[in-house]
Amino acid sequence: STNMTKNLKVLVSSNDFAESGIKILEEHFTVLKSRYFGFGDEGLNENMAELMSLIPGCSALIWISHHPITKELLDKAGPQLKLVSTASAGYNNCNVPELKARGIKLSNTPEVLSGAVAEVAVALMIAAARRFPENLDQVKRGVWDGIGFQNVLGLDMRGSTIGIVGFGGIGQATAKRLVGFEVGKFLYSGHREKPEAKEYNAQFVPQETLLTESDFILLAAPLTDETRHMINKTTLAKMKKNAIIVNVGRGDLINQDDLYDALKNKQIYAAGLDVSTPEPLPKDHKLLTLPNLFLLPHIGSATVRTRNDMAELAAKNVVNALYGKPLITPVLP
Ligand SMILES: O=C(O)C(=O)CO
Repeated sequence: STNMTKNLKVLVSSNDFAESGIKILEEHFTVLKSRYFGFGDEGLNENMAELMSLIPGCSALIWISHHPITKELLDKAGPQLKLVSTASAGYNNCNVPELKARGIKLSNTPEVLSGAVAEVAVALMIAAARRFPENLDQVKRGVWDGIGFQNVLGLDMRGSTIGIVGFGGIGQATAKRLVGFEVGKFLYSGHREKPEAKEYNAQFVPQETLLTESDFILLAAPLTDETRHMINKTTLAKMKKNAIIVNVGRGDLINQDDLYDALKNKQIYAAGLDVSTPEPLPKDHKLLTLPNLFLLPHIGSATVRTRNDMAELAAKNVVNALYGKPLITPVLP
């Protein structure tokens, strides 16, 4: 009952978590909020120290950061910690083997963010293909070369081959939105064929085929030891000269030095990225000097509705775990 659970402490790793999520937690538990401890590295040491001072004795942790769940942090929390609930689809930073060894549950927030991330995936494809960085620069400088009949021409999505690496929630949501763009065909790669692919006539192909034949390559796969740096010198060399790479997953899916070289030498056409390593990218980073690179600051799921949905789902996973019910979206049940 509520009276009995009120003495259970839940730590939220950010003081700007959506109020709708906090409300669900506060109905049942004592909620502690750490200072903003977000996706980037800013203020990391200071904020980590505060988090470490709040975590002892907590029963659940809502983890919004992309920073790793360390053994040190779990030790500091203590043996009563039952659940790490991420407010993200990705959980590459969560040290799954360590949580598993300690019998701590893990949940994430997939699906609720697929639509929002897919919108950004489509935006990045258009921005890269239609040369938004160069065109925007001309608007700002008052030059407008784009008015010329042959100036700053881009590439069509219409009729193109779109290769989706990782045909999960985000990959499928993107295909669904792209149908109206009259694309030529969809290819996808991953561990197994997906029944949902039939809806889009998407063909399951080996990754090598996808990289060789696609005009747009969308990275929508989780970061794992297998996918880390899957875009590198060798795989870039297989791509078409007009290939456009879009990444809405994690920065480390791409070897950024190799991507820089390929974009600089026009070995491929352009890239549209929502993620990088590190985040934020230093403002004097060489990638930012490229006219054919469009970079957003990891805003895939950053809409009012989606962040509320993520917060509520993360909170409901905590409620279920601490009442001994099954997690709604388990990674480690
Ligand atoms: O959901 C995720 O994995 C993110 O990157 C944050 O939106």
